[in-house]
Amino acid sequence: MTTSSRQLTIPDRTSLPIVLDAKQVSVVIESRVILHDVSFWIPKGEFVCLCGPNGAGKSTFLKTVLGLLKPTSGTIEILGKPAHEGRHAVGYVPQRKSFDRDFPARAIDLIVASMRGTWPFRITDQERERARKVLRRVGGEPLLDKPIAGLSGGETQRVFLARALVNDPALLILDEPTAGVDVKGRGEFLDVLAEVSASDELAAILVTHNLAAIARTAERVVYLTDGHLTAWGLPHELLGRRSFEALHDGASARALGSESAFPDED
Ligand SMILES: Nc1ncnc2c1ncn2[C@@H]1O[C@H](COP(=O)(O)OP(=O)(O)OP(=O)(O)O)[C@@H](O)[C@H]1O
Repeated sequence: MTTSSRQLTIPDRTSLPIVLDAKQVSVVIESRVILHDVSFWIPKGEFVCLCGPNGAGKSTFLKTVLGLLKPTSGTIEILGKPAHEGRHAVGYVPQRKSFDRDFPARAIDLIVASMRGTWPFRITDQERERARKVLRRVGGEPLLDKPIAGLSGGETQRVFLARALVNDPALLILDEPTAGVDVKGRGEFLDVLAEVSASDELAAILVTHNLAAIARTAERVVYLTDGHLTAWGLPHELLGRRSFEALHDGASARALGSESAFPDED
């Protein structure tokens, strides 16, 4: 472990392979600087919560990791390759609101489409088994043949998580996956994310404002303010040890319902 200039604990670069390496990433859109010189890295197996007020640049950063947006300066590498070449190593869970819930597909169709890279008109027994296995991993096996249109928010996000995991990514990206999901579904989805976080293989970036999500999943927190990285350290260093410990072993319903973990947010 090493410490940053603000005495927060950042990960060692030498003991584990680096899955995501962002070096001085700046993004300028229409002459406006959206990200300023953002640098941090994620070693294998580490679960990072990316936090910050609305408009801080979190989604913009995710877009650069997904190769959808090119940094104006700086670089993003995934397993040592430029982001657009490392895309196959990334699984992505979008915000629930970004998905058309009337889309006429079953859970299995979405998962097999992700496996193949094309829409499946016929599904083999082998593909069905692989889809079932990944849904089981996220506690969603009974959803296999259900139409997406009829699923609850929490169920939909399980299917999307299964879809993101099916190709065994090295890096999982989740953009506010529990926003718009009811308190029960949110709690259940956090149980699954806490298991993902416990994996030593999978690195992850979870964008969230939710205190319970941070307390239960984060091994490290990166905080952006107005496009600048303003803090990067262990969860208790950013949240305060007492509130972190109070939440860690059993997030209260109030915390699950809370949208913001930090005092400067809504
Ligand atoms: N394509 C774009 N054109 C112009 N401005 C943009 C574009 N994309 C993002 N921005 C601006 O960049 C800033 C950062 O946006 P971004 O969506 O990355 O923030 P965020 O931290 O994800 O916010 P939120 O928590 O509200 O989702 C905002 O002020 C936004 O209006």
